[in-house]
Order: sequence, then C-alpha cells, then structure tokens
Amino acid sequence: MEAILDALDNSQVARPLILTLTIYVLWTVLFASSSLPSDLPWIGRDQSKVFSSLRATIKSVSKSRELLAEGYQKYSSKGKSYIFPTCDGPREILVPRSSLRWLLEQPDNVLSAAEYHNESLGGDYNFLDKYLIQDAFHDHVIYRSLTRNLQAVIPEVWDELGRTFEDIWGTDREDWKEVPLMDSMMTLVGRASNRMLVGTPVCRNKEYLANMMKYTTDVVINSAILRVLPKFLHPVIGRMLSLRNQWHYSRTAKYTIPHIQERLRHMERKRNDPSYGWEQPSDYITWQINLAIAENKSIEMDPVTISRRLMPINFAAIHTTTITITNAVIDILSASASKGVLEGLREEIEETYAACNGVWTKASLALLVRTDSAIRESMRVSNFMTRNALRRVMPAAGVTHPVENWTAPQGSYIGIDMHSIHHDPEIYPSPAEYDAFRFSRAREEASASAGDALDKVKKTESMSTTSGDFLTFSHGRHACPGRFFVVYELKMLLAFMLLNYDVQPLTERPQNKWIGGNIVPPSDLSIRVKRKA
Ligand code: HEM
Repeated sequence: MEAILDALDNSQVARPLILTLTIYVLWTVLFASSSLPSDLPWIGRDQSKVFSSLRATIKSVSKSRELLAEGYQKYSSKGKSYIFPTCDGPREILVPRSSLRWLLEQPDNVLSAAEYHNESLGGDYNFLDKYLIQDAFHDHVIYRSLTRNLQAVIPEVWDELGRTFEDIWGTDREDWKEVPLMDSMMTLVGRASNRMLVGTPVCRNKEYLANMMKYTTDVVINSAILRVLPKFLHPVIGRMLSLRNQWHYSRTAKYTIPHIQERLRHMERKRNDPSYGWEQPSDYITWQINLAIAENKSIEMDPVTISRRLMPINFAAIHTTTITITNAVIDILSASASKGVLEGLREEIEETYAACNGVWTKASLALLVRTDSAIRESMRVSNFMTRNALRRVMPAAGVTHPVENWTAPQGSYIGIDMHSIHHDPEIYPSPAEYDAFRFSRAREEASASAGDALDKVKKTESMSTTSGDFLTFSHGRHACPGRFFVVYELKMLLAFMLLNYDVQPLTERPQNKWIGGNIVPPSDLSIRVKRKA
C-alpha cells in the first residue's frame, strides 16, 4: 500500500481515493453481488484464486496500463468485449472498435451519456442542485450558441490570453524566468475560458477565479470519493462533501450575480430601445439569456440560476483543457531538436500572424495546420482519459449486444478503450512516438497540390474531427460540443506563447503518471521562459 501511495503522491485525488477504496473493497466483499454477464471474460482475474474479482479490482489501481494492453490484445483487437475491473467505480464492459457504432447509436433511453456523467461525477451532490443537471440547459446553450459565435469570441480570448501571459510570465526581456507549467496553463485556460463564459471584468477577478478553480477541483475529488462508496452512504457523505462546493460557489456568486443582473438590465433596455448605446457582449451569459427568452424559460433568466449553471460549464471546460495544453507544451518542448518542432511551429505562426495583420479570425487560425497537428497528436499520444464514450445501461431488462449476444444489466457501464486504439500500430505507425506533424504533413502536401485531396485531408485530420480512431473528444452525437472553441483557444494560446516568449526546450519528456485509469502530467514541472527582445 505504501508503494502505491508513493507512486500516487502529488495527486489531489489519490489519497482520498485510496482511503475510500478500502471501504469499497469491504463493501464489495461483504455486500455487492456482480450481475455482469457471466459469458463475458474479465481482464486481470484469475478465477482459481479466492476473491478473484476483488483481486482484479485492486490490480487495476496500479496496473491499468497493463490490463488495458492485455484486454486490447486478447479481446478488443479480435472484435470481442470484456470486463475491465475499474478501481474507481463500477466495473465496465469495454466493447471493441467494431462495436463503437452500435454503442454510439443507441438512443439515450437505452445507453445514456447524461446518466453516466451524472453518476460518475456525483451529479446529485456536486453541482449545487440536482435540477441543474437533470435539466442541463447549460449544455443546450453550449450546443446552440458557442460554435455559431466563435468569430466574435476569438478577439476576446486573444486579448485575455495576452493579458494573462503578461501577468504571470511577465515582460522581462533580459532574464530567464522559471514558471510552473500546469499552474500557468490553469490560469491561462481559466481566464480565457471565463472571458468566453462571463466576460470582463469578472473573468480576471482573482477571488472569482480562485474559487472557480477550487470548485472544479472539489468536483474531481468528491466524485472520486463518491464513486467508490456504496450508494446508501451517498445522501450523508455526498451532502457533507458538497458543503465545500457550496462555499466556493458562494464566493463566485458574489461577483457573478450583480454582473448578470446588470447584463439583464442592459439587455432589457436594448430590447425596448434599439438605439440604446450599449453593445451586447458575445458570451455565455448573453447566450443563455437570449435562449431563455426564445424558449420562454423564465427560470433560466434568473441570475441565481445562471450563476449556478456557470459551475458545471467551468468544470467541463477547465481541467480537460488545462491537462490537454499542459501535455501539448511538454510534448512540444521535449521533441528531439532534430525534428524541428519548435522552429516549424514558430515559422508557421509568425508567417500566418503577419499575413493576417495580427488579427486572428476563424479563417486565419484554420491556416495553423502544424499547430493544430501538434496539439491533436499530443491529445492522441498523451491522452489523459483511457476509456471514453462511457454509457449507463437504462432499460430494466438490460441491453443485449447484437453480435456477441451478452446482456448488460440495468445500471452497468459500457464504453471503449480509447488509450489502446490511440496506441495501435496498425492505426498509427510508431504509436508511442510524439510525431508533432503526423496530421499536418498530409495536409501540407495536399495543399501544395490543392483540389479534392486537400478537402479530404482537411476533413479527416483536424483537431476537432472525431472518429473511431481519434476519441479524445469522444465521438457521435455526444462528442464534446466545446471542442470547436478549444481548437481556437489552444491554437491562440500556443501562438501567443511562441510569438512573444522564448521557451527553453526540455532535455527529456517527464513521464505522466497513471492514477487508476487516468493519466496525468507532472503538476510540479517548471519551464524557463523569457519575453522576446
Ligand atoms: C480539451 C478540452 C476538452 C476535452 C478533452 C473534452 C472532452 C469531453 C468528453 C470526452 C466528453 C464526453 C463525451 C461523451 O460522453 O461521449 C465531453 C462532453 C462535454 N463537454 Fe467537453 N471537453 C473539453 C472541453 C470542453 C469545453 C471547453 C466545454 C465548454 C465550453 C465542454 C463542454 C462539454 C459538454 C457540455 C459536454 C456534454 C456533451 C453531451 O453529453 O452531449 N468541453 N467533453
């Protein structure tokens, strides 16, 4: 146990996870009965031993990497499903790539993404009020409004990134400065995302941001604890844990509620008098109010409701994007000098920035194909989730796989092993290698010859494109709707960094840590930066 704790040091999730695992283990041994299909093989379970399922579960705490590799080789790659003994929640049925389409095409009342998210994130306790998650109007706002308003959001995010870089990395052109990478990325992503969500001045209010970040971390920790506790303890422990979330929310609401009230007043005046001299900002708050009016949902115009909906959206946006860009920067800085990754990116960014006269638009950002590839490749090789597209079985009679014929019971989870697909040599040659321009090479070649070839490559190889082979944003109708924003946000972040700072490469890539079934980059890594002369 000590060895595991050592290995998991630095993680805010690890220690509570280990403690609650002990309770879970007792719970599993004493009370829980497995109703998973008996005709499905398990990975990591040796049935000749006592407590074989329990042993497999414990194994997955420190051996998820090996178990997934074995499961892929023995079953997934042969078109078969198997049971993965997840250590931080119910065991999962992982289907092969050939069943992904079936998995994604099931209606929500058969295989539910929302119910999986709700259960695995402790939705009844973590998001302030069950109502907010049961009727996820904030997801609806993101689906309806974010992508169509990207053009307006781009200059705002660029401005916020520039200010944030200067605040945290400084403007010293003489001396190198050591900066904590993950913290820097968290602040950049937090401010840039909140410029899109709440606008100025709240997006850069230190108390607001600090509490929003703490809230998103609360959700990660609390949901890890709840996932391993038996359900009957949730009403008590869940409520206790949620006190911290409520506290952090109240520190954000202190700023958001007056801000939203003011927005509502301006918007109402503008509706009544179009000549009123006020420009409507394009941000989440405005989108939610406009959608609430259009759909006649007065509750969604209530400042308290809006301020609360900002919490799950921040949760969806902050950690995912922070870990993604932290990994991308590490991968780029650790790439061998002979590959010319930094130079290749700088060249592309400088030329494109000059050609668009320093004004980023959707069109000019689309020209950053190497940058796009460098991030997408990092999302492939340094993915932080290992399984994805997880769904909860809804019908009381369970759900039957159409080819393999097993039946998964109500309440069980079905998903796919994304990590092994991303590391399959038949799909990605030299899969363990970070080949920054893997996806842009073909695009650059096609753009030289232009025509149909370019269109084809453009569609398949860009960062926001999901497929059965690239699953970081998942795939199908529930694929992350924030991804189109993320593409621009992260390209601009790298562009600002490389246009304005010299950054020292890393001599070797620091290893990411496997924590159960997740893989996290080092949180204590610092890099050396200097403002360009
Ligand atoms: C690099 C950053 C991000 C990654 C890797 C990511 C990944 C994901 C994944 C894997 C899902 C689950 C899809 C499924 O269950 O099939 C998801 C869902 C979602 N994401 Fe993201 N996400 C990111 C950033 C964002 C941002 C910035 C936003 C909002 C501004 C956002 C909003 C959402 C929403 C609303 C859903 C729920 C979609 C649904 O259930 O239909 N995400 N994301």
